[in-house]
Amino acid sequence: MTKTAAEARYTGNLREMLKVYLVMGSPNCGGRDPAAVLQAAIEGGVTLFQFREKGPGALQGQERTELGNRLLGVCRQAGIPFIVNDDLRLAEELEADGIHVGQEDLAQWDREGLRQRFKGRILGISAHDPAEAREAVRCGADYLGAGPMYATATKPDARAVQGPGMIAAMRAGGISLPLVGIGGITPEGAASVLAAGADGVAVISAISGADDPREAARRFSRPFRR
Ligand SMILES: Cc1ncc(COP(=O)(O)OP(=O)(O)O)c(N)n1
Ligand SMILES: Cc1ncsc1CCOP(=O)(O)O
Ligand SMILES: [Mg+2]
Repeated sequence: MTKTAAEARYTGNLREMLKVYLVMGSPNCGGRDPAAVLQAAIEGGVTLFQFREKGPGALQGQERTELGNRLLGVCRQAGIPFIVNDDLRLAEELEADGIHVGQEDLAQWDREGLRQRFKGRILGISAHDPAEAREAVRCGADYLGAGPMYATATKPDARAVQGPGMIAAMRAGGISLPLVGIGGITPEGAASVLAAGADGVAVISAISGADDPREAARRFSRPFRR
């Protein structure tokens, strides 16, 4: 069967792609060029990228689209998938490889329609407990973002800390979908998240806010190189 352009780009194994998942936008890069931060992080071992242009000072309109386009170019050059957070229209405009939406975002859309709209692209959905994870599976999610694993200063409206035990509870409850932990994850904290059953870790500040994003990403990718 002939694949669409998006499907052809993603014949790779999603569990492999989720290992070191960098999530960020310009507000997370400490005034540095996000493209340079992303490039360094990819060199360190980042396997998937989500453009999340959110928080104080986030770019809007054309500037936001232009930055997304530049970061998409970095990902294409490196051969890693590019996901857009929240903004369905931007994801379509940039021909992104996928979209990540949260529970609050999901409430705004017809779920069936959302899966159809991103047919052939990666659909990630956030889940905070096994019931939300089951609902995300029903919505046709390709992967889950489970969190917050630990305390985070990056997302002021994050739900209460769930801890790696939540991932173990999801796995024990029969959730076998590819899954990453997110929220306050450091290289030290990543081990418990992976041991609980995650395929990878999604990280904002510990990579994009690091003095050396390449070295930070390298530390996250170490458990996968053994
Ligand atoms: C991989 C991943 N997991 C969870 C989230 C959080 O999504 P959401 O709950 O919609 O919160 P915002 O990121 O939109 O503030 C994520 N972005 N990525
Ligand atoms: C987007 C998101 N969703 C749950 S916690 C969080 C923030 C993660 O950022 P950090 O890795 O800096 O704690
Ligand atoms: Mg969201």
